Amino acid sequence: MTERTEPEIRILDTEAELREASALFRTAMVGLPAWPEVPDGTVDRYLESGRTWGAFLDGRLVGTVDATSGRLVLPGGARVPHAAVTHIGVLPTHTRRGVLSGLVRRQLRDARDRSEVVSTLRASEAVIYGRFGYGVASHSVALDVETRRATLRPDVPDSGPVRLLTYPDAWDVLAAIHSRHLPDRPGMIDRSEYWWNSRRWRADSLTDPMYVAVHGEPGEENGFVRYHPIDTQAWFTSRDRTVVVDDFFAPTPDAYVGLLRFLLGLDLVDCLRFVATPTDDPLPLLFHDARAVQVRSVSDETWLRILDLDRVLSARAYRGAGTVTLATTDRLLPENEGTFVISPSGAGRTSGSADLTVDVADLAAVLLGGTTWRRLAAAGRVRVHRSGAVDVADMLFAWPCAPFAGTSF
Ligand SMILES: CC(=O)SCCNC(=O)CCNC(=O)[C@H](O)C(C)(C)COP(=O)(O)OP(=O)(O)OC[C@H]1O[C@@H](n2cnc3c(N)ncnc32)[C@H](O)[C@@H]1OP(=O)(O)O
Repeated sequence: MTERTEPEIRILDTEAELREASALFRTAMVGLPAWPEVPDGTVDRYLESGRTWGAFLDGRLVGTVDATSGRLVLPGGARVPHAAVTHIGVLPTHTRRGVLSGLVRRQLRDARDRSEVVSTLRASEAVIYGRFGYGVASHSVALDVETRRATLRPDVPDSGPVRLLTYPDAWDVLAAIHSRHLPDRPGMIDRSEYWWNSRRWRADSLTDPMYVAVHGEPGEENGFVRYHPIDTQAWFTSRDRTVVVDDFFAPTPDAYVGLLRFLLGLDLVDCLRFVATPTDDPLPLLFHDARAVQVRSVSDETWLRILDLDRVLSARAYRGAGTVTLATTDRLLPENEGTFVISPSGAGRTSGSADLTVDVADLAAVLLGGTTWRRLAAAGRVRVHRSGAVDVADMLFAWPCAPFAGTSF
C-alpha cells in the first residue's frame, strides 16, 4: 500500500511555479492537444492571481488545482458568486495517496471564505468528485444536423442581419456580446478575462481555418457563432463535409434563428455538428423533418458544489405550492448541515423536523432543476420521512428551462 504523507499545500504565485503547475496538469491529463507555451511574463493573463493551489511532497510540486471568480445564474435569475474550478492534476507517480483530497479541501474552504456561494467544474471522470460534495447539475447534448434534410418550417420567424468578423478583432466583440446578453437560464456562467485570453491564445496559435459570425446591427449584436471545418484534407471530394459549431451563443429567438439560417446557408457543408446544446434546445422543432437532427451524445456538463447552503437556498426562486423541510449532510463543510424549510416564498433554517434527508452532493444535482427529487429518491439518494414530500419538493424545485452553462473550461 502507498504510504500517505500529508502534502504541504499553498498558493503558487511566481511565474515559474505557475508554469510548473500548468505542465503538471498536462502530464496528468496525458492526452491533451499540443498547446504552445505562453510568452514569458504573461502567465497572469491566463490564471487569476491567488487562485492556483499547489501540493508539495518532499519539496516537490506533485498536484495542483486552480479557479477563476465569476457568477452563476440560479432559477429565478439571481447571479451568485461562483468559482470555476479547473486544471486539476496529480503527477502519475503520486496518485491515490490523498493529494487531490488535500487540495480540494483547502480550495473549498478558501472559496467559502471568499464568500463564494457555489463552485463548478467539468469532470474528466464521473467517479472523482461526488466524494467532495459535487453533483451533476446540468447536462449537455451534442447534435448533428444533416443539412440536406434541414429545411426550416415556413413559419419560422424572421431574424436580423448576420455578418462575418475576422480574428483577432472579433474576440473583444464576442466577449462584449456574451457579458451584455448572458441569459437567465439556470447554470449560465460568465466568462472571465482569463477564459477569453486562453481561448484567444489557443486559437491564435492554430493555422487551421476558423470563422466567426455575429447577429444584429453593428454595435447592437446579440449573438455569435464560432465554427470550423474538420477533415479538410478530403474537403473537395468528401460526401460528408462537416462543420463543427464550437460556440453557439444565441440567447434570443431572433439571434438563434438568424445564426442558424446563416449556418444552413453555408455552401458545401453536409453536416453541422453542434458540440454543446441544452437538453431542451428547440433545434429539431424548427425543421420540417425533425430527424434532420441526430443526438450524438448526452454528457454531464456542470458538476456543482454548494459552498454556502443558506445563501444558495435563499437566492434561488421556487414555484408551485406547499412546503417541504430538508435535513442536509455535508462532510467537508459542516456549516451547511441543518434543517431548512422551503416554500414558494423562500427558504430558511427551521428547528422543525425534516421531510427529506439529503447529502449536499445530491442537493447540488437538483438545485438548478436539472433532475427531480423523485429520481433521486428512486435511486436511494434521498431519505423520505413524510409521504408526499417528494412531490411537493419537485413542484417547488422544477424550473421551466433546463439548466445549462454553455461554457467549457
Ligand atoms: C476539473 C478538472 O480539472 S477535471 C481533470 C481531473 N484530472 C485528471 O483526470 C488527470 C488525471 N488524474 C489525476 O491527476 C488524479 O488521478 C486525480 C486528480 C483525478 C486524483 O488525484 P489523487 O491524488 O489520486 O486523488 P486522492 O488520492 O485524493 O483520491 C481520493 C479518493 O478518490 C479516489 N479516486 C481519485 N481519482 C480517482 C479516479 N480517477 N478513479 C477512481 N477513483 C479515484 C481515490 O481512490 C480515493 O478514494 P479513497 O478516499 O476511498 O481512498
